[in-house]
Amino acid sequence: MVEIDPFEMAVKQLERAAQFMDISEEALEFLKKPMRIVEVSVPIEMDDGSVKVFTGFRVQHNWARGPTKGGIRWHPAETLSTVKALATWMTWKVAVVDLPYGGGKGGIIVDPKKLSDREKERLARSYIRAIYDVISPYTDIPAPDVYTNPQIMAWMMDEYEVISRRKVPSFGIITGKPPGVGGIVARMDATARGASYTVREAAKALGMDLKGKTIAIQGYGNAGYYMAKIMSEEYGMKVVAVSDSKGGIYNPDGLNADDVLKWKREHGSVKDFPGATNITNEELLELEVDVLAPAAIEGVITKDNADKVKAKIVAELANGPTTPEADEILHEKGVLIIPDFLCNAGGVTVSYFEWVQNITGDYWDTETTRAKLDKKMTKAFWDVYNTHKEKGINMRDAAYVVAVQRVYDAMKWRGWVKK
Ligand SMILES: NC(=O)C1=CN([C@@H]2O[C@H](COP(=O)(O)OP(=O)(O)OC[C@H]3O[C@@H](n4cnc5c(N)ncnc54)[C@H](OP(=O)(O)O)[C@@H]3O)[C@@H](O)[C@H]2O)C=CC1
Ligand SMILES: O=C(O)CCC(=O)C(=O)O
Repeated sequence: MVEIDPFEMAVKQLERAAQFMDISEEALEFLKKPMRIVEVSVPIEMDDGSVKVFTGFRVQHNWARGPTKGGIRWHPAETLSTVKALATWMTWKVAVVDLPYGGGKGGIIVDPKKLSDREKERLARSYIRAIYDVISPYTDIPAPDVYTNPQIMAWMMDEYEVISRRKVPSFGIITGKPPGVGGIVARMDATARGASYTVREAAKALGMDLKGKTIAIQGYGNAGYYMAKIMSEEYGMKVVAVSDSKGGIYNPDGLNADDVLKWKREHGSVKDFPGATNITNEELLELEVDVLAPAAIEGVITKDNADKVKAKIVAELANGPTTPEADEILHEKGVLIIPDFLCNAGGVTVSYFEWVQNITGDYWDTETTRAKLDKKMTKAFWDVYNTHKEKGINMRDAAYVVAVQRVYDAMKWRGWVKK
């Protein structure tokens, strides 16, 4: 699905945005490379008594603005290039919402659907033992991402405590934990909720009333399911299509988010949901809808299908769903893209709130957390949108200009680059 290597794509996006900024060549070269790349062997005992060794990564792209932060993915198609790209995008993500963090990401090449719960726990613990020396509540703070979840975060946090022999502030080693072991209730739907605020603001910018408008969502995991639920229940939008790795479903009269989730849990996929027509993931992207929300994997909107996208707003909940060639095509068609590292920054923003609570011991209620998230996301949206209008550049370039400038300034203050 991905047309170009993900890390090449991340570098290409940076180089392109640099044309619209006054940034030195030395700073640009610095930003094109992660500051630290760790590759580890992650051995575990399988339930049948055999030992399997998985390959894991942790990449810390840039820590000029603070400790690195970013999720851990467990995916059979994980590559070092993907993790490097995702760590780079994290640097821009935390900068665009102005969090005191740098960007990082981790991954293990594994198909978690083939592991038992006991094997998953051993894998989580073994990975923490392998990367222990490069993480801490004050240097690099992981979190969930594709195919990892609060339970896995809890095992990882527990292993960290076992090794460090400390209770405080070990909660702050990882975010996205279950509530009750230092987690924050508002993290579960934070990525989608943050995205919903950016869609709300984008609709304002376009003079569009979201009520009754249609949305198609690719991916029905954490980001996709909550996006369906929030946009239908809180904004009155009609969710006409959703999908997962096995395929998608379409119903022009709208789908109920919870009924689809129940069906997926019982049948292993959204496919064959009663009353809906099965469609492919490719068809979903080309539907006649007002908002399209890719919320699964990278590289799905390419030069081959961008021209067929009919949505007025593309809300990128997934990281890297649109290739640079597709970007230009969408921009020329007048589609308003809410770029990934802006659109999906709600997850890491609430992770930041969780970490602040863990290291200060001051815990807030859900309403307070959501109000703070709304403020952060709304400001970030308008910082980017206004840059897009003022400079006459597309939304992705504008998001880069805002974020890269903040990281560049921090690098200059630290004396890492002279100009
Ligand atoms: N969760 C978070 O806080 C954040 C997530 N993101 C990004 O959002 C995206 C989704 O993450 P998240 O929801 O957490 O992940 P989950 O693991 O919860 O869900 C992933 C979803 O994507 C589907 N999927 C996997 N491969 C494909 C494919 N080839 N085609 C279509 N669908 C596919 C999965 O299908 P199936 O159910 O069949 O396995 C699943 O429904 C990722 O790009 C992630 O990096 C970004 C910021 C924060
Ligand atoms: O919650 C976090 O710290 C990071 C989430 C993440 O990996 C992402 O935003 O892509």
